[in-house]
Amino acid sequence: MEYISTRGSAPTLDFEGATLAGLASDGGLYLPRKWPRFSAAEIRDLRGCEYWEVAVAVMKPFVGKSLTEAELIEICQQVYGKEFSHAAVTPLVQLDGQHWLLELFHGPTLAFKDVALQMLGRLFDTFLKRRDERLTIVGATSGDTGSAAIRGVAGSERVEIFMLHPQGKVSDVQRRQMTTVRAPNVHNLAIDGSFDDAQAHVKRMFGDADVTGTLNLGAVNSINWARLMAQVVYYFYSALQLGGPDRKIAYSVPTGNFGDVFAGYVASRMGLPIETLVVATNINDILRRAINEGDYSAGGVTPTITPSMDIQVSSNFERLLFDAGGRDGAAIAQQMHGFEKAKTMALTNAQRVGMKDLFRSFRADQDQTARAMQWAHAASGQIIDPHTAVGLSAAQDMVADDSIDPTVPIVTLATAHPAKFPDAVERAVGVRPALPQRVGDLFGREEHFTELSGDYEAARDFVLQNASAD
Ligand SMILES: Cc1ncc(COP(=O)(O)O)c(C=O)c1O
Ligand SMILES: N[C@@H](CCOP(=O)(O)O)C(=O)O
Repeated sequence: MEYISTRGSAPTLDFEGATLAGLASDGGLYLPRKWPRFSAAEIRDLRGCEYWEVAVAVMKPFVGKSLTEAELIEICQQVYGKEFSHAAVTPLVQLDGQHWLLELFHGPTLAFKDVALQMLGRLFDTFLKRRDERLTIVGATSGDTGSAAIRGVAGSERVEIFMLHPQGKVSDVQRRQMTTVRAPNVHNLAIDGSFDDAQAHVKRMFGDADVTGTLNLGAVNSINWARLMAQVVYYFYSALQLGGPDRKIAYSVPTGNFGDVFAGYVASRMGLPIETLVVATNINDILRRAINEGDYSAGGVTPTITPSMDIQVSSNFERLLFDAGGRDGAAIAQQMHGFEKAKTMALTNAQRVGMKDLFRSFRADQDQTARAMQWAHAASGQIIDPHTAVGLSAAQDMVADDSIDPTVPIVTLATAHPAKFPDAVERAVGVRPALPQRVGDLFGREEHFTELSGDYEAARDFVLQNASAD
């Protein structure tokens, strides 16, 4: 399997190369040259398989020759057999006749990020050992990627991680899940800025010769293709349980950096019958405007009760623009450079046409988010986190809009455990969710992090001064 950049001028890499590179050298994002296709019969053959078996089948064509089948099986068995507290790994829960939740938070750090990041840590170790190399990871988090990535690489002898989070803009549980990890290869940086600032710093480091000249940089954000590959699996696994591929399923996906919903798009390109992908946003709704009106213009970020989705510049949207718009790398490079300068861009007609049939988008403000939490609690006793509630609210909007056949199941991705956001949940439903025991004594442990200004140079210099040389 070959990987190409959305901006057309970076070297073509294999899976191992793309996983270690993170961001492409032309500033673009790697994705497969061609989507692997599964026939309905091949998908049907996965019925009754365990999660790790579906993972092996779905990932195999993407991994190509970078791992032997035995290596891939071993990694999938270790991750999906041992790291998740639920036997089904990502269980489905029914809310009513049409609505379902896909619980993605049974991993060690209680959010959907674990599904891919516990695997990514093992991929890094396998590839780095083979090459006898080390990797310095720089990452940005609005709360969940950080802890999952740190958990995935803490203690690794070949990986060092610098994780930037926006100071004061993640929940206490999210922050503590990162800052209470004591490991010599883990550095937490709280920057005075937004997640978008942190993500921009990270991308800039990949193009900064002072950094790349000394360090072998790697990425754990969903700019890294391997992240998305692992997330494609749960679309297949859940669809199989609901009658797929002989029945179409709709998914509502709480969206920030567009990684999770792009994984659904990939599943559809691979042959999984998906009726609709609902891009559910909070009031920071650049993606809703882009999908519904063709207007991708970033404004300031307004803090919400869904902090992990307080994002205005969504990395993976570039992958969709590239693929849905006809895969013209030079044109994407020009379009994205224009956006980087002006913070606004119009989608081309081809891009809009390419995404029109599969995508719908709705947004939820704080009241709608709270109402969705209340509805889930009243309808089926489920306590859901606010991000999941944004997805559920959007799913309900689609039903109210009469734009979905009532026999099509709508699966809302439950992206985080409610205990990560206890204040918002308690305000909405009057119940304070308890942290699962597997998280341990989070509030009894000492925190360690470094506060930095919002300037790029402050983050870059910290990384350069504190990284053990590769
Ligand atoms: C809990 C939660 N829900 C939803 C999202 C949005 O996912 P994505 O960035 O893949 O769109 C995130 C973070 O990005 C998150 O942490
Ligand atoms: N919500 C995310 C933001 C980063 O997204 P990623 O999927 O690109 O890593 C977070 O929790 O950090």
